[in-house]
Amino acid sequence: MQVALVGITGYAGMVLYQLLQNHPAVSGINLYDHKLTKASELDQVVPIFNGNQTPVWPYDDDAIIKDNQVVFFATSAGVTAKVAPKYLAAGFPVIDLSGDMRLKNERQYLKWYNKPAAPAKFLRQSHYGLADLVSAKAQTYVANPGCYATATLLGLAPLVQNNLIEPDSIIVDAKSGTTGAGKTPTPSTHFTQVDENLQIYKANRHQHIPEMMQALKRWNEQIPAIQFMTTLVPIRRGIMSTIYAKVRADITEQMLTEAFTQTYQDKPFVSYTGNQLPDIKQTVGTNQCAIGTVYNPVTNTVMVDSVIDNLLKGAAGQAVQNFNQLFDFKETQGLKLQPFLP
Ligand SMILES: NC(=O)C1=CN([C@@H]2O[C@H](COP(=O)(O)OP(=O)(O)OC[C@H]3O[C@@H](n4cnc5c(N)ncnc54)[C@H](OP(=O)(O)O)[C@@H]3O)[C@@H](O)[C@H]2O)C=CC1
Ligand SMILES: CC(=O)N[C@@H](CCC(=O)OP(=O)(O)O)C(=O)O
Repeated sequence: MQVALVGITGYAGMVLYQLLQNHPAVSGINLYDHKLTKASELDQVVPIFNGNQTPVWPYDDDAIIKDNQVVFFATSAGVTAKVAPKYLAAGFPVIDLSGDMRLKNERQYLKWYNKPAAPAKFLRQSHYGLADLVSAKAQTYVANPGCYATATLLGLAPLVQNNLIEPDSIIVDAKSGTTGAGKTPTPSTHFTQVDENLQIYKANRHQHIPEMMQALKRWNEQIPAIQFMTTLVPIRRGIMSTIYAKVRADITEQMLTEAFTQTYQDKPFVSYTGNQLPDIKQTVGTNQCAIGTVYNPVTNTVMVDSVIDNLLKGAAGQAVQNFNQLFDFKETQGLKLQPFLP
């Protein structure tokens, strides 16, 4: 299959390119970049791909649709809100790693991303591809979930779908490495500021809050809100989402663990580790989400520890998982990855 990739100069795009190069169903990859006016060689555009002279083409929707069977967008917010209607109108398959087509409500997108949304008619047609819980098979436009949203929703799903917790008691303390912020340095991602430091950011205004609420409400309409906080930690890759919730009066610890076991027993990319709490390094380099839980009878609180690699399960890995589902390939194809060691 011939695939297109837009965003090769970004972190998620680079990692996605590496995955697609090793995917058995991918026969060719056309790379496109919006800044080019004529074709260039990859190692001229992204020097880290030293010696790779694959052409990178100027961005052109018509050429993408004519010369490929699917396109991956690993682009900044605001790009696909503009171009998605063209692909949807043509019925051309898209896997979009950005947040542009995740929210169904135009006003919510404007509020949380501070950019104009795609028209509601097109937002309604996109599929929210939380790949471990819903299949993208035969969809046209897949909105790949956000990195924090992936770790947090996979950690919450067994509790919320089975109505095991008090709906208004969810508190999430999520931590991310710096690659989550993309390649463009800012004062808070500068080495001097990140190293030996922890920084809480976007307090109560993180753009994944509406995305998570949209999914949680679908699972259980009683969830009124979540308290969600994000911290930048001095690592390159990885997210740990630490989730707390009050357990409902009639629910036992065994019922909690059974819900996690049942939800994830057939899922190749989610490992439920029970009381063995996973750390970030277990998943970095892989498409896995590892989830552990601990129940505290004193406070009647369950703590869920959900970890992922933000660039794989949180972006490029889940995009390939969605690609496999979309075209009915084996779900694990191209994703048999080992954690980075030591
Ligand atoms: N990093 C992560 O862990 C995750 C990222 N995401 C999302 O995936 C997307 C990519 O993230 P990431 O790789 O980190 O971001 P980067 O900032 O590292 O890269 C952004 C990419 O978008 C391209 N781009 C910017 N503006 C345009 C435009 N107008 N038209 C076409 N391409 C454009 C850039 O090209 P150029 O360099 O030429 O400007 C670059 O290739 C973002 O939407 C991000 O929110 C989602 C989950 C996790
Ligand atoms: C560390 C860091 O800054 N992480 C980014 C990750 C968000 C992201 O990439 O998601 P979208 O696709 O929804 O923009 C953030 O918190 O905004």
